[in-house]
Amino acid sequence: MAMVGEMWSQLGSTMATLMLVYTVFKQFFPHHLQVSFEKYFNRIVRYAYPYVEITFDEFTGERMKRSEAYSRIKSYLSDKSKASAKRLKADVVKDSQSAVLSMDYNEEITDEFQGVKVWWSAHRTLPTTQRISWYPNDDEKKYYRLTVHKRHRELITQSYISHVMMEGKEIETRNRQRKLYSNNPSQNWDGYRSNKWSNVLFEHPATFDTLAMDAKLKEEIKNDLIKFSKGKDYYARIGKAWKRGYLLYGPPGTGKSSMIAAMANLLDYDVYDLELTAVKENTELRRLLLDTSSKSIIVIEDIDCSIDLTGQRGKKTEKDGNEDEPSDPVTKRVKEEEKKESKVTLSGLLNCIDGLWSSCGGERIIVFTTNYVEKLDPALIRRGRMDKHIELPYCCFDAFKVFAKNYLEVDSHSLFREIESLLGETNMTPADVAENLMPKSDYDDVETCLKRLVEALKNTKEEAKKKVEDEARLMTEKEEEKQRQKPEKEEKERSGKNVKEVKENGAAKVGVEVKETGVTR
Ligand SMILES: Nc1ncnc2c1ncn2[C@@H]1O[C@H](COP(=O)(O)OP(=O)(O)OP(=O)(O)O)[C@@H](O)[C@H]1O
Ligand SMILES: [Mg+2]
Repeated sequence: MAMVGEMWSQLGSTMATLMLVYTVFKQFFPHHLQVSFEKYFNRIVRYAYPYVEITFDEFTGERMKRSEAYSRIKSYLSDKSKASAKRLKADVVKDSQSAVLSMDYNEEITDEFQGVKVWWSAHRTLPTTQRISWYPNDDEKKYYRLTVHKRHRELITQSYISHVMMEGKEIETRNRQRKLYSNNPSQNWDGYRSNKWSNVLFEHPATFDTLAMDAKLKEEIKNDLIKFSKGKDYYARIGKAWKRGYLLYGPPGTGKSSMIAAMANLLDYDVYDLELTAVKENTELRRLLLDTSSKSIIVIEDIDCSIDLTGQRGKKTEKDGNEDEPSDPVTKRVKEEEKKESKVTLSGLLNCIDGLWSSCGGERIIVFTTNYVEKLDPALIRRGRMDKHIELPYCCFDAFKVFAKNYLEVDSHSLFREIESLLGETNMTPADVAENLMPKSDYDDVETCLKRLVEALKNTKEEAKKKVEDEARLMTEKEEEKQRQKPEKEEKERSGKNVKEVKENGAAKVGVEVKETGVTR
């Protein structure tokens, strides 16, 4: 290894002599003397060893948060190692066109800064025992080690490390591939469940240009997002964590998920799709959120189905009790974990999105979506948590025009007027409008598609009208039935009353008679 060789040649005979002394001592002196000698020997070696070692772990803070320094060093070294490292790891990037290389574990490379030589090495320690674990602190540990001569300590700590961080950040931005992360429970190759985020490349094509909605509202949302992304100093000045919450609500198929994709594409952010029903407890939720990167959108879809207002989950995760018992212990343990009742609470969620924990790492957008905004606890969506409430309604004429432009490449047509008036009279989701406008074959021209939409709108209008009429008829029938039953009911009540009166009178009479009889006696 190049580094070890160079270091030993620089250390010269000092270390060799020390080692020789140590070996001789071990051979000729009794054990109790060896112990105290070893202590002093280590001190001497440390004194004689002219290098400083700095370690950069992958996780910081009790392994709760991924270290930004680690990933920047990784990017920095990926550039350096291309030229000198013998063993490299390759991550394939977009469209399988090119690969980002990084140095492999236990590989070493040298770097030079202002004429000073430094050595970098990549390490990984694997857990010694195999245990089922939900938490990253039981997993493998990765770190980089920087070695430099003592006399350059100041230059390295004061200038070189910041130089590495800056260059690393630049390379990171250059090679950045946006990802879509998901926390769905998964089983890896050895049957152990992992609670970490799994990811795929984020390649959703939706943008604000393809989003069909009210033009003014669209502009307002875009400005809001851009202002947020540039607001680092502003947020620091007003003393608020650099994060923003959006609540998207509206009927199914109105573009909530599409808007999230458009937001991510506009700001160039990663997306973390958080499946709350797969999170076991508040601490796990906190770990997941801490393990998100900055410049990201954290999404909880259908929040009304994920958590109920008492703080317990809406969806049951329990399995049927009569399932076949697995024989192997690993699968059995995994099944047992799955059956455990979830303990994610509303307050746990609020704490994560808004409490002190939320300030760990900035530039994050949190998005909740729901079809039933009225079902949500006001505490969950109050301003400060969900700063912007956006309703995505049924398709309006503005939204239709976006579809017509994108799907059919037309800005105007003689049928537009009719469509505008029909959209004003009936409710159709953007998803349905889009489906009707989409050409179904090569023979479908603009006219055909627009006519199909007109037809569909007329049918929807007709159906809605029929539904209203049916409901009105049902109401009338119910009312009539009530009216019909009224005299009978009254009659029944009257006769019931009479019987009661007769009984009471009869009882009273008997009482009187008894009394009278008593008196007479
Ligand atoms: N406003 C919109 N602009 C552009 N496309 C839309 C819009 N709304 C719906 N669509 C189209 O309809 C499909 C469904 O939309 P999307 O998944 O965004 O709806 P959603 O509101 O998230 O629905 P759900 O409440 O069921 O999750 C998308 O594939 C998209 O092509
Ligand atoms: Mg959706």
